[in-house]
Amino acid sequence: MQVSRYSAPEFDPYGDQRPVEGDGGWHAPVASAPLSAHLSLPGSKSLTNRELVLAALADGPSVLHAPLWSRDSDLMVEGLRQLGTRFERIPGTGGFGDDLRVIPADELLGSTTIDCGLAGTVMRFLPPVAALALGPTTFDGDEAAYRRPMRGVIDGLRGVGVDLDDDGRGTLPFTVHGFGRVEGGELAIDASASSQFVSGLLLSAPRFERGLDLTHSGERLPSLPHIEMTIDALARRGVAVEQPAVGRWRIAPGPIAARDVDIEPDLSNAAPFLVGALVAGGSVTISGWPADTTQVGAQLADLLTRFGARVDRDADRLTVHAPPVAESGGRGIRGADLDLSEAGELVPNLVALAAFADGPSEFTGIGHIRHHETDRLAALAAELNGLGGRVTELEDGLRIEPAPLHGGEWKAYADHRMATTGAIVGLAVEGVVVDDIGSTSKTLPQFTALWEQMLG
Ligand SMILES: O=C(O)C1=C[C@@H](OP(=O)(O)O)[C@@H](O)[C@H](O)C1
Ligand SMILES: C=C(OP(=O)(O)O)C(=O)O
Repeated sequence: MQVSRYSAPEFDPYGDQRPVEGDGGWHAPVASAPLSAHLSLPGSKSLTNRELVLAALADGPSVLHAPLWSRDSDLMVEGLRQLGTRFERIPGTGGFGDDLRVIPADELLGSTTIDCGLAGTVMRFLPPVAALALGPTTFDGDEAAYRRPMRGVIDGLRGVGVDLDDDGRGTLPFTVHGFGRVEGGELAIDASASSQFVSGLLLSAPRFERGLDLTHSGERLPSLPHIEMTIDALARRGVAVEQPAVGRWRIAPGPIAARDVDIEPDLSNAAPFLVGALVAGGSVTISGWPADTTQVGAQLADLLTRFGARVDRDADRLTVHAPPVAESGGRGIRGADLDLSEAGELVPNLVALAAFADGPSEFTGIGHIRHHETDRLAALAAELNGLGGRVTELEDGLRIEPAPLHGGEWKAYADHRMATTGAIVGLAVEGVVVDDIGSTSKTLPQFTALWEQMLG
């Protein structure tokens, strides 16, 4: 059995909500009645980890209200702390742990090794920060992290004058030799494997001596909303990002403003619960849904409609209702053909939904999710087909044909979204056992507690 490596460095924000792990795996509960759940969710991983980096590079202290406390955010805090950033926990208002005051270092210092775990945001956002520090910083991570592409970061930093040691494979581990300054200037990188290459460079770019004029040289650029999120977070701290052409971003050197910021709930982590409403029947309401956001999870409102859901908004609540039961007695979920290149992180949970539709679905534009926590296209096909499903891998996507499913082991591959996908399947199929539900601590340590709350 594969169990994700995790020990919180100095915090224990989870209390008794730590996810259940054990040799026997987690027996996914079956929904015995239609759902009628109201839930609140912890903060967004993508917003928390951007704001942590920007706060650490800012011109004064910032407070993050209702940040995410999870493995990925702990790793980001710990990495920034090792470079000299100071953190103070202050009593929280969000219901999921403390708020956090971030006090930038007078001078960033390297001579350390940073553990990136399996966090894409840590491995792609922190090397440019380490380049601004004085002294060498080695970046390492989980075994699975060695398979995640880092070429855009390695070549990108070299291209703006940073000295870096690596073994030529274009992955972790590697060492950034920081000299306390980065020249910056014009740079072209291929970000078709991950938008995080672009986001990571943009976040530190205002501190580069010549700023940054960055061009994406590859054919495709995935996860555009995440780049928009980076640009928006910079703008709110007084940094203008010019976009003179598609795939080109320009940032002038200058200060990053200190700022107190409210972190929105993680809308991508709303996906398993909202999809759960369609699979189990009934409805699920998420409160704290922002009216205006850069989070890609906001697309769930439209995406789930494509599968037949009815979606209501009432003030800050979003409710997803299952479609009416079909004449055949089926769930009434429709199949959908979707280009999900913008929303790769939603794919695993949507594949579970498509498996219960009354017709086939095809998801395309998602070749890059082979480089997420695991090869998600291969993992989704293997796990669903292992339970009797009919999923075919395409070069850049998946075709999902509904088929009767049976129980069995569901492997998470240390991937939080594979784990939650197994939980969704288990809502409707007796005997699904997720081998590593603890992997949900990557972004949602409260997953099992919230899942039980959803089931009433
Ligand atoms: O910048 C971010 O916060 C993220 C960007 C996306 O990465 P990719 O562009 O590698 O898909 C997304 O899938 C990931 O979950 C979070
Ligand atoms: C791809 C994901 O994570 P990461 O930030 O590690 O890339 C994800 O959360 O789906």
